[in-house]
Amino acid sequence: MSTFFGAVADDFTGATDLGALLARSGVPVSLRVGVPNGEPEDDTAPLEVIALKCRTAGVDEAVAESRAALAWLRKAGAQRFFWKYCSTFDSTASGNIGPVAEALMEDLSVRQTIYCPAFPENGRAVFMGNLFVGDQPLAESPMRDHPLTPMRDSNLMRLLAPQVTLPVGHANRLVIAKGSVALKTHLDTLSLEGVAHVVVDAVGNDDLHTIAEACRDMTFLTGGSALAMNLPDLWADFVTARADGNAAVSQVEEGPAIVLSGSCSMMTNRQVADYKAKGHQSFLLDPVTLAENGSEAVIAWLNSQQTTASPIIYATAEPDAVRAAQDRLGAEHAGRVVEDALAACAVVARDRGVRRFVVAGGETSGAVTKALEIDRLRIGNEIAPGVPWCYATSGGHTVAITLKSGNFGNATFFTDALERLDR
Ligand SMILES: Nc1ncnc2c1ncn2[C@@H]1O[C@H](COP(=O)(O)OP(=O)(O)O)[C@@H](O)[C@H]1O
Ligand SMILES: O=C(O)[C@@H](O)C(=O)COP(=O)(O)O
Repeated sequence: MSTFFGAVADDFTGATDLGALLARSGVPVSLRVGVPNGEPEDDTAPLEVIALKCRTAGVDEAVAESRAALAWLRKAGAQRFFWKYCSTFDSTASGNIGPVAEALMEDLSVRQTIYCPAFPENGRAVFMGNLFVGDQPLAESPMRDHPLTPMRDSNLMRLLAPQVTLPVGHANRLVIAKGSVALKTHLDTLSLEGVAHVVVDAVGNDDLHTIAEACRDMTFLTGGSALAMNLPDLWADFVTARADGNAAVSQVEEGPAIVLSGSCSMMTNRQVADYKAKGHQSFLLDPVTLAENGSEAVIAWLNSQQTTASPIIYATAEPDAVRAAQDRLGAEHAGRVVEDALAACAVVARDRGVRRFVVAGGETSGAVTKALEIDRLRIGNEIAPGVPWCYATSGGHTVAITLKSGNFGNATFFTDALERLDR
């Protein structure tokens, strides 16, 4: 099957989110973890997504990995490209959203791209260049206290400008309201003025449709998963393979389950509390203890549990506790010891027969997926918007795994996930 669309995602939850929204079109999607070794083979899908773990990596590393992913996608035959980042525009002050976009633009010889992280089904809207999370501007939302990428400005042009070398512009909601032709004209005008990076407003799904229509012929787009959702339908002339209207794989996967949570988002805090309140055995990881004593205690605890009881291991904590751990260890070290511990637990759990993994947090998902040596994910049905069950091979076993973005799902997500796995 020849590839038409190739996407690079900056984290693993983001990649499965994108995979799920593309799969809604019914066009087959393939999700690869990391840049594949070797040349593309005959098994490529019309829509290919490569998951990287580069959101918080150094700029040089993120750029190099993304370029390698792009090169692989081009070899697979892709003609349209997408850079997927978080619907809350998570990035450090220096990157990596802008630097990766500019590097990929250079490799593809394109003069202009757009930036639209809006995801209305999950309450993310861009209005007059400002990103909203529900009713709150990004910088007043809980993203203000993210452990690794605290977002302290809501204005996307201001966030992007220091990350790029070429001019940043804007297509506001009034332009979008005039329709796709008006947007296209506006983008062309900006391009003549030398504007390479255009933040585009979108409040609802209709806006995203207008944007997709206007930009369907652009070689390279950047944004959240919802921007990409409408593209496969608009490319019907090029993307013909469909799986009876639903590309999501439906698969029976039984066996014990575990919940591993390293996200500290407000929603994940609620999800952990809900799951514990339902009586599941739980182990709270403390970064300072992990830094001093390693993962032995949690692994001993895990080995003492009946895995059939679907236990939860979590480091999820409120902002004050996260800050206290970071003050002691530094943000990066605190994050890493937690990720390492959860990754080690995933391997122990798998070796004890666990076959269903619910993982919360983007960086956490990257660490767990890598430890499980998963190199490809088949996208299954969505549990919540942007959070599908996925199927993979790990250690010679088929496993079901869901990678939940910190902010996605409702309070009962963990039990919803276990109940809604096709069985
Ligand atoms: N109690 C804690 N103190 C400090 N850092 C933590 C704590 N718990 C988790 N972390 C780290 O916070 C980061 C959360 O990021 P991530 O997994 O991407 O979640 P999200 O999807 O909510 O952004 C991870 O690096 C994780 O290891
Ligand atoms: O776009 C989104 O919000 C998600 O797909 C995403 O990238 C999630 O990142 P995390 O919140 O770090 O899991």
